[in-house]
Amino acid sequence: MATKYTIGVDYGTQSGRAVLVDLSNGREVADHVTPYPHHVIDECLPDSGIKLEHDWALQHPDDYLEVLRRSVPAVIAQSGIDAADVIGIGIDFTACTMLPIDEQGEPLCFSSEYINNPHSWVKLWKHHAAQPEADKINKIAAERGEAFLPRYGGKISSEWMIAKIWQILDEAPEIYERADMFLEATDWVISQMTGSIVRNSCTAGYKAIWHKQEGYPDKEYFKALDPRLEDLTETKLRGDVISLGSNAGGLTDKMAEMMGLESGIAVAVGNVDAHAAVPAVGVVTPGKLVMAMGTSICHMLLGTEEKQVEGMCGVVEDGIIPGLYGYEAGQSAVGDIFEWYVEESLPGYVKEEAAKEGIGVHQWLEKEASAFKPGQTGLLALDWWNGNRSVLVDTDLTGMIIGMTLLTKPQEVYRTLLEATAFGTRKIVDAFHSNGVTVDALYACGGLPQKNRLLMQIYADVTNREIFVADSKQTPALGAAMFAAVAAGEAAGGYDTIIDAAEKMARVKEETFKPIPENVELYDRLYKEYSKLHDYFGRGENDVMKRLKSIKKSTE
Ligand SMILES: Nc1ncnc2c1ncn2[C@@H]1O[C@H](COP(=O)(O)OP(=O)(O)O)[C@@H](O)[C@H]1O
Ligand SMILES: O=C(CO)[C@@H](O)[C@@H](O)COP(=O)(O)O
Repeated sequence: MATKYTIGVDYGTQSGRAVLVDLSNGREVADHVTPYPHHVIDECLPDSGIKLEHDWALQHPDDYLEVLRRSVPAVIAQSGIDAADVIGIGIDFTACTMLPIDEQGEPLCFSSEYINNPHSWVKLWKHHAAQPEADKINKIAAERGEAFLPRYGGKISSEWMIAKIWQILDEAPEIYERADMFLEATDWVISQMTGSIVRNSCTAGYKAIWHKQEGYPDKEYFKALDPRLEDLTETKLRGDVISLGSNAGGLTDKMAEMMGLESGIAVAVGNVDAHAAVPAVGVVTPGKLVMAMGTSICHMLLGTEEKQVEGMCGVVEDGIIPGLYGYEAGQSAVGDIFEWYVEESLPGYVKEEAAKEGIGVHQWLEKEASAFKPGQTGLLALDWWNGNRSVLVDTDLTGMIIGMTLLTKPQEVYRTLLEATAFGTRKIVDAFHSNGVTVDALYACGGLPQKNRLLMQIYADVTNREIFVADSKQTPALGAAMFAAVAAGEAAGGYDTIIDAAEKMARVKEETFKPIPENVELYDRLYKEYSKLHDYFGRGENDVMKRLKSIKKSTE
């Protein structure tokens, strides 16, 4: 049989990227990025200029189709392959990124009647204006002793589906009423490709409080939130929830023509970016923690049982790999902390030194910071520059560095910040491991592992675990392409399971980062100190960070 291919499309925050993948070995044959024409809409609506409030973040649904219009034909052209050899397409998306649609599946923001109402647009994952609703969701769930709460580490986020829907109901009841359904954008794009709507088990589970056995929370809970929400799950959240890797339907003639593909090819059910990356680094069994490392870190882990772990974002059966429980946790700032330091706090002489040596500032700092042994800087930091999204789940916490002297150098501060984020990851590793969800090895993908070797060695030393690094430029997109191969099935030239696909298509680099025993020992001592500070400032013994915030607020 001629070589077969699938296409994975990774929908990020700023752009979408299509990758054409060879199914025999997972080789990424061609890729193409389409920046979203309307960008992230966080100040005012396009055309009308209607102003958005603080903490809003919207997107334009047509930007997602634009990615298909431009990037899919581009990868076919670039690769020179015959489009007839593409047997499937899959996508992964940011989440919860959601929108209201009408009975025809059209986004409400496409209609002239609603275009000027910001609530008719796509709410992006980082739309944070539904916090008052999220607070009530959590308070009422805790009061009622709702069984779902521990599955989400004790807190439902304002980024997720129910908070966003409730904000629409609170602030734009006419949009709530008019919406036939609320849908994850990943499911909407799939519905555009197939002509029918199905929901995927990943976003339903992690973002919409759906459980494979128990379904959504019961009507009484929704009624307690707001009587108008009582029937939400059987009306506007209705629809089958389908396991990852399922075929959501064949590609319609219209979409096939638009993208230059054959009609009828398999379209995999929607997926989430970090989750799709897991099989793409070959992880299809428990014990291996996958870290998508960039501006922040998403931690993904598989287990055979549903366990409760402090601060996790969620545990969902079939949420990552069908047949297993998928666990997700995260750190809300990692690369962003290093960027803050470089952009906002670095003396000019470092930039000059780096320029003289013809290297980037990060590279200079990494080189200089590598000269220190663990503990040699005398510094320690708490990595809460963007709050804490791991075991403490508290956005009001802030960062700190202790141990500064008149001799402290920028490279020492930089190293301390790298270490602080590694300690943050160790908290997550320990929380899982001590609750019976074993972590034996780490797998890293995303931009950071390619950029900073010192960072990766520190993570190996601090967690005392070997780290395998993805050998793929576009790990989530490769994962989406692998799920497309499963949706197509072996008979069509794909694979019958994601495990088979991972065996043939997933890759990690040969070189790994192994813990260095003497560093492990030193970091154990530093981690004890980190943990003391973590609990002292994070668990209520000293709420100075919150008091400072409130004093600051009182001065505004
Ligand atoms: N050499 C480096 N060492 C550490 N961090 C870096 C380095 N270069 C860039 N960064 C940080 O990496 C982050 C970008 O990571 P990347 O994975 O490319 O992006 P994203 O999370 O948006 O996908 C930024 O926060 C940036 O500050
Ligand atoms: O929340 C999730 C996954 O659960 C992500 O989609 C969201 O944080 C966006 O991540 P990226 O900015 O695309 O790395």
